[in-house]
Amino acid sequence: MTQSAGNPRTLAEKVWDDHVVVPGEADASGNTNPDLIYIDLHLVHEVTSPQAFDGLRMAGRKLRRPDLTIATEDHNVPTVDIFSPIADQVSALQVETLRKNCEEFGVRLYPMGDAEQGIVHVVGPQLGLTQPGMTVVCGDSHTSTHGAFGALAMGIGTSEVEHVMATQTLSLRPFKTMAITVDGELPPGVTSKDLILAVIAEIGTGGGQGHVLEYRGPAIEKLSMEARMTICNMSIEAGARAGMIAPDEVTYEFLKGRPHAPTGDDWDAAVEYWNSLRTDEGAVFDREVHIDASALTPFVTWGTNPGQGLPLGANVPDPADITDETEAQTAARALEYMDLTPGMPLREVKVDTVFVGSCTNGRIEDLRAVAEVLKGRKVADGMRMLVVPGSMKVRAQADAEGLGEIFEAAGAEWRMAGCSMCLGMNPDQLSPGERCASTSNRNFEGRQGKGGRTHLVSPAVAAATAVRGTLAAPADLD
Ligand SMILES: CC(C)[C@H](C(=O)O)[C@@H](O)C(=O)O
Ligand code: SF4
Repeated sequence: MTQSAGNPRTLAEKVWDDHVVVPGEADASGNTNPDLIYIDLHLVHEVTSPQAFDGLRMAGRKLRRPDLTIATEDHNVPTVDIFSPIADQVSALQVETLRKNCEEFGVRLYPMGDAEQGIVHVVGPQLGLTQPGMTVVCGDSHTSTHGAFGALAMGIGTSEVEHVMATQTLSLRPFKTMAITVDGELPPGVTSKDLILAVIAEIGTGGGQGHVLEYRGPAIEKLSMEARMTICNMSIEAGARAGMIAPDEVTYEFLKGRPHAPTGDDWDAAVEYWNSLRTDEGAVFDREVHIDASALTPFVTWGTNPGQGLPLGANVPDPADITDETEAQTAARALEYMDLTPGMPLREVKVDTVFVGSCTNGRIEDLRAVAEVLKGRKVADGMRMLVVPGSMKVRAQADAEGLGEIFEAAGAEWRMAGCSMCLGMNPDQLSPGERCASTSNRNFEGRQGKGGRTHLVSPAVAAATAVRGTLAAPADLD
């Protein structure tokens, strides 16, 4: 994808070009070899790091740049009591291994119970570690979240994690670029989660394959950093390598004053550079998609992949109406797993569990949206509602704003920070047959627990659903 400097370039191309250590030469048969790219920030969690550390140990290597590496405990963390040892043996071992490795290799770690601990993709931005123009990697697919700052942020595999640990570089093949221009303005009650679910429904779970997506246009410019992170987070669910948004005043406002943000003259110089990263006039994308924000309504998924979504006002689709045979079969299989009848209004789907949290929607703004709906209301009889902050800092802020009290008064469980019910790696899980409205990013079979059924929704829809007991938006409540 690299174009020579001088030509109009996209945001992704500029960040890439500024990080090439060794360009990939074309070989005899004309194939271009990968570029060697410098990595500015390496985020680490307990699930994908053990073999990488083992590899380093076996090769007798040190960590190349411990100062550019940061670790946190998230996936295996029990969110009820974060201050006691983990009961589950597998989880306890994974977390213990991370602690030993970080100690041995000199990596800063935010362990369970620490004031800065949380989901890796919440912690990086919170500390001001994630900055515009950076290359950011982590052994985790939702690393795309950090692209909201105008960073090129990618999920990598465990062998690549080891490579970055050893060299602070990565061999990367060029990728294609896609512009997703969002015109108009999101109507009241419609959030960035609805927007990204609509984008994935439109382009499909494979639609972004091989591409770095750049979200732009008036509707994107109006979004807060939290909302932008929600969008970039789910780029991976469209199959993309990464998602990005050009840095602007909203970005700088969020970053300024954070612990790792530049200060004084360094800040001014950084802003000048960051401003130069915007996609140039006339830069060409490999693909362009246009979305009209003003036409969107709250969106929910009905199936078992994030692309199987519809407006909340729609009915459960009928596979018989789908012309593409494979798609029709996939839909039929999904409806069977989800135990849904074609033609049924989505608003009538009964839900027994609501999960608010994850690296998609576990930030302060998400919790405020939930509290706004829950204030003065109660969750439906028999409803289990978990509200899980993305980090302990988010929890502290929510408590300072009185949100925790609102959740508990409404009958929700107000938890400690972790990945929680986003995936079944800790005690927060669905039982077989349970149906959950979830603010997370994946609705795969068994994702939230074996036999559990997931509907992906925004925080506002999650809260309204908890109150009404069926999929609902705040406007549906009296
Ligand atoms: C456990 C981890 C490797 C995984 C990922 O890569 O995304 C997880 O975070 C997820 O969301 O499924
Ligand atoms: S919150 Fe969910 S999506 Fe995010 S890192 Fe954790 S498991 Fe993955």
